[in-house]
Order: sequence, then structure tokens, then C-alpha cells
Amino acid sequence: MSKKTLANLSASDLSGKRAFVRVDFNVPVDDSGNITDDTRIRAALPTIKDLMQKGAKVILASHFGRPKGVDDKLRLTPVAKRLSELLGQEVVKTDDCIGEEVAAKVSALQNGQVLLLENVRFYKEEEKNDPDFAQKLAANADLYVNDAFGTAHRAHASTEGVTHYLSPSVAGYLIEKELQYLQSAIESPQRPLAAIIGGSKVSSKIGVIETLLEKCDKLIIGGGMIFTFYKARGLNVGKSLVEEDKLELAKSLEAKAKEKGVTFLLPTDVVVADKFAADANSQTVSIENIPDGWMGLDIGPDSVKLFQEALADCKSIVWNGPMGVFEFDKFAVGTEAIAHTLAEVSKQGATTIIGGGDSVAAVEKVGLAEQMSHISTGGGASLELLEGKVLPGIAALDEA
Ligand SMILES: Nc1ncnc2c1ncn2[C@@H]1O[C@H](COP(=O)(O)OP(=O)(O)OP(=O)(O)O)[C@@H](O)[C@H]1O
Ligand SMILES: O=C(O)[C@H](O)COP(=O)(O)O
Repeated sequence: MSKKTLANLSASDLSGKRAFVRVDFNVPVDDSGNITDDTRIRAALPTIKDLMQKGAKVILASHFGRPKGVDDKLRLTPVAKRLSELLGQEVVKTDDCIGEEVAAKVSALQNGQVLLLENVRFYKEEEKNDPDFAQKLAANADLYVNDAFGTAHRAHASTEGVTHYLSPSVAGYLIEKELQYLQSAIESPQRPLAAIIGGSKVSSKIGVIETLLEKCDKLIIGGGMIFTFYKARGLNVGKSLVEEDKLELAKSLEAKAKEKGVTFLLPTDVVVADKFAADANSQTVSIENIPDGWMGLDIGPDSVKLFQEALADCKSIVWNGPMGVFEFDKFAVGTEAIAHTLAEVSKQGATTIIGGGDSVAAVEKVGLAEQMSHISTGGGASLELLEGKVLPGIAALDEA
């Protein structure tokens, strides 16, 4: 990575210094506000612990959800509690992210102590990347560390704006690791490189499919978007999800794959349902025989076999997006089978990278996360990185 990282800063650079650290603690919670998955908190620990050990005063900032103004349900209090448990040390929590209370609590911090600011999105200025707000965030700190990979695709005050007021501005260990895996996966992969792209719509994955067509040897498509490709081929898709305005695009993506010599695989059979529900009636049919009135919600067993065979000799695999409606157990089979396949090829030495969000949730659900080479903590951010886009939260950091 050409950016300066925390590894470049020694104890003498950090001891007694107030480090403003942007993390992504936007964690899933249940209806009672309990954290259901603390992966993102644990992923930030190497950076936080390193700063503590090097004697910095650690000021953590994060967003949580998408509040419109102050929202008591979106306070970071449960996160502070969980982080205190993980660090084995009390984390000081403020009720705001700027202002006098923050200034007072920061000035009372000892070297190695950790403070968590309140949700930065309680201020609309955060998402507007307002310079005055960024300056207020920066006012209590001496330097900036960005470790919020999941939010690095947002040019917000705490991810981009603050870098104009704090120096040095460096990447934390999580961002460093994410870039190392995701960038090298597509820039200098061990080949064959396969990409598996799923999810609901072609429209949200056009950019990544187009970029991957330039980079990978095999492109495997699953999820709701397959029906747009089938319809473009003239097949009947029943009540399945289709983006009518993307039929031409689907045709051109298939044609482009052919032109580039990329193996382009769509499922050969699907599991169809009579309604969009967990308890729907279902049957497995070949893609030529989707009945009227039924909708495809998962890939079928022949497709799983086809994909497994295609993945068997791959040395690098990137996966983004579920193969079916995995939230319903009945239609999670295809997604889970792909997770098992990736765990298998990982064991045989392939690099397997899971690109955020739903595919990560699926891999975790089947308990295979540990077996993958890299599980990204970013959904949108990992997708944008795979698309080859510049992430503003990273671009703004100091050059190495
Ligand atoms: N056949 C299908 N019909 C309708 N929806 C589907 C189908 N297959 C998958 N989905 C839905 O797609 C959603 C995920 O799609 P989306 O485009 O948001 O992917 P994503 O969240 O970007 O993926 P990731 O989070 O892994 O990056 C899931 O909620 C899943 O239920
Ligand atoms: O969960 C995420 O993808 C990140 O925390 C970014 O959240 P956002 O999409 O609300 O900006």
C-alpha cells in the first residue's frame, strides 16, 4: 500500500499524543439493542491495542446506523460496553462527539486510555463532509488514524474531512489488511482467478461485473440477478425477479465475457417457490422449465456441482453476494454449498476472499469464517474496491 500506516509510527511518535481513530462500529443489533455480531469491533482491536501500547490517548469515532438527528436507539453505549470487555479495560464514553464535554474528557485521559465518542451521524454535517464540523472533530486530537474500512467509500467529515486538520493521517491495521487482500486479489492474483457474484440485482453489480470481466478467468453468477440474464436469452422466468431495463446490458455482459475468453457460468437449475416466504412450496427445475407463477429463490444442485467443478482448480476466488434468498433456510442451500466449496478449496491452498455484507453473514452462519483466507468487514467498500474505485477515506491519508 502506498499510504502511511500505523506501523510507520513508533512509541516516540505516539506517546502522550491524542489519536483520533475512525473505526466502523456499525454493528448489527437485535430489537433490544444487543449486539448480534461483534466482528467489526474485534477487527479494530489490533489498531486500538497498538496505540494503547505505544502510549497514545485513543479517541474512537464511529457512525451507527443512519440516524436523522439524535436517536437514543442509535447511541454507541452498547458498543462501549462490549469494547471494554474485549480490552479488559474501561472505555470512557461521551454523550456527544464534539464540544465541551468531549474536550474535558479527552483532557482527563491518561496515556493508553480509550474513549469512545457518540455516533458522529447525530450531526448531519458528518455526511455532508462539512469542514467546520470536521475541524471540531479534529480539535481534540493531534493525529488521525483511519481504520474504518467499511466506511472508507464515504467522503464524510470523520473519514475524509478530518485529514485536512490532522497530521499525520495514517491507515490502521484493518484497512491495511483489507487492501492487501482485496487489491492483490484482482491486481496480482494467483491464477486461475474466479469471481462469484450474487445478490439481488444486476444493476447494483454492473460495475463490479464489468471490472471483473477484465481481471478474472471465470465469472460465476448467482442470486436474483440470474433471471435478468435468462430473460435476455429468451427464457421464461415466471415471477422471478427481473430488471426489464437491464436485459440489453445482461446480453452485452455475456457477449463481453465471450470476447474476453472468460468462462461465464450461470446456474443450470433453480429452486422455485410459489411465494416469497420462508414456508413457500418449492421445487427444483431446470432453467428451461421455470413454471408460470413461480419464482426462483435459489440455485439448484446441478448448478452447485457445476460451480464446484469450475472452482476446483482455482487458486484465487472472490465472492460477493448470496446465491439465493439465504435468509429463508429453505433457500439457503445453494449459498451454504458455495461456502462449503470455498472452505474446501481454501484447505487445498487457494486464496478465498469473501467481500462483505450478506455473503459474510452466510459464511458465518455455517461456521466457516475461520477457514476463509479473508473475510472483509466492508460491504459497499469492498465492492467499490473490487470495482477499482478510489475510496475517499483511504485516498485522503498521507502517502508513505
Ligand atoms: N433469487 C433471488 N430472488 C430475490 N432476491 C434474492 C435472490 N437471491 C438472492 N436474493 C437476495 O439478495 C439480497 C442480497 O443482495 P444484494 O444485492 O444486497 O447483495 P449484497 O448485500 O450487496 O451482497 P453482499 O452484502 O454480500 O455484498 C439478499 O437479501 C437475498 O435474499
Ligand atoms: O455497514 C456499512 O456498510 C458501513 O458501515 C457503511 O454504512 P452506510 O452504508 O450507512 O454508509
